[in-house]
Amino acid sequence: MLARRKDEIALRVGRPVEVVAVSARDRTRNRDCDLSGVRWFEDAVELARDPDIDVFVELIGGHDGIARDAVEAAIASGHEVITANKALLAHHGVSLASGAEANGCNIYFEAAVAGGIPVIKALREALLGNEIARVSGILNGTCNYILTRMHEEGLSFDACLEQAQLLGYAEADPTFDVDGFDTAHKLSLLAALAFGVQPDPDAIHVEGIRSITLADLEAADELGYRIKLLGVAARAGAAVELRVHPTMVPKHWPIAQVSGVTNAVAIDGDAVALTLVGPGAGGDATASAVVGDICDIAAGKSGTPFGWKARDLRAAGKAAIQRHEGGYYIRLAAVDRPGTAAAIARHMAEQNISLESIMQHRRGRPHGGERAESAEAPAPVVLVTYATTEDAVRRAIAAIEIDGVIASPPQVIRIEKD
Ligand SMILES: NC(=O)C1=CN([C@@H]2O[C@H](COP(=O)(O)OP(=O)(O)OC[C@H]3O[C@@H](n4cnc5c(N)ncnc54)[C@H](OP(=O)(O)O)[C@@H]3O)[C@@H](O)[C@H]2O)C=CC1
Ligand SMILES: N[C@@H](CCO)C(=O)O
Repeated sequence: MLARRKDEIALRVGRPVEVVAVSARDRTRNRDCDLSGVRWFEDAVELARDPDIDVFVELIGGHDGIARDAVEAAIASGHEVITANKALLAHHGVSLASGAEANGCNIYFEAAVAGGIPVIKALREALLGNEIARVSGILNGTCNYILTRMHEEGLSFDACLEQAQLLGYAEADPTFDVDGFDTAHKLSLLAALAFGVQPDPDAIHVEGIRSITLADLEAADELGYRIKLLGVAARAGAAVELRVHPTMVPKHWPIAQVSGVTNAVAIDGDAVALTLVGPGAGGDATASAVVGDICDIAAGKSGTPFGWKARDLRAAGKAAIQRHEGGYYIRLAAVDRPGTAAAIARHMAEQNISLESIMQHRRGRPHGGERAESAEAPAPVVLVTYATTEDAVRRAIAAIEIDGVIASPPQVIRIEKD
């Protein structure tokens, strides 16, 4: 991209941008670009310290090890830093930002959140006049790709994940994607920009998509919803509620229609509410964001990494998911014997949970596809509740489990409604 757009970039930012040095693991690998005349470094830390560079771009990954060492070395040398590494910033953002301020440089990380969507710039600059109430969205391309292909093509979770890896969407360790941690890392950065809280993955309630089955995707469809892995950061009095989990969203909501590797970030400000949609992962999306940051630096822009001085960022505090209020989808494998339905209904009523709908299918149909082998096999029952609390749902389920009327742990998915 830098080579292709060389002349126009130089014209627009006021000076040429040149790649002068590079480091990777394998010097012999074909990089599909001309690196003749570019200095090669075996050691990325040495490159980061090189006095002849202005900007160090870290695209290695990992919150510790070589990526962290190299970024710290670049900052200590007073170099501007660009990174796509949300894990690094989520874990060490405050200390790296303090170091950058002390050394008169900055850290840019547009590629770290939502790939090609310029959401960092939007929150750090364009929306500064707004008081933000909530930032939420689909922040992981791999998960959205998996959920979309499972739903639309009935493919298995494993097959979809393998494809996402082949396409270059997934993290080196894809558990970060599917278990929700990558979304949490990104959410912690958005929360820092929007609310002035320190990036802290431990302050976020995190659930991933591993437990979502074709049965859930089909049931959601029948009920008028789509299942998405959402990250939500919302002002809650003086605190900020931070959570990542699979969520059922009404089919007619724009976010429900965001499919494949596409990401979407909804920002609710007091002056404007908007949703940014775009490619969330992959080479082009990431390059677009990185080159945008390079151009900002070349054009002489400055500022602080999170749009606040590092010392002004306050602790986020741990989200209390038990206090979450909303509708719930609960799928139970109900044991086929008299009294099961009554027991389930009683435990729900004891917790003041009102049911909006109850859906029961013939055993093994249609959710899961397979037919049951015996009359005693559990029957899938899907309950949809009106607004209630997480606490109440957990208590009702615990009582149902103690009664022995379900054959396996229930599936619980939070619902966002109009
Ligand atoms: N994949 C995506 O769509 C996106 C990824 N990111 C982030 O970008 C970062 C990289 O991800 P991704 O490109 O997928 O990962 P890859 O594993 O594909 O690439 C990692 C790169 O780092 C190089 N590298 C690894 N170890 C070293 C080392 N010790 N010294 C120098 N170079 C090294 C590798 O070299 P070599 O090529 O020789 O193996 C490779 O070029 C991560 O932080 C990720 O979260 C952000 C947005 C999107
Ligand atoms: N693994 C990440 C890359 C982009 O940050 C994703 O799938 O969204």
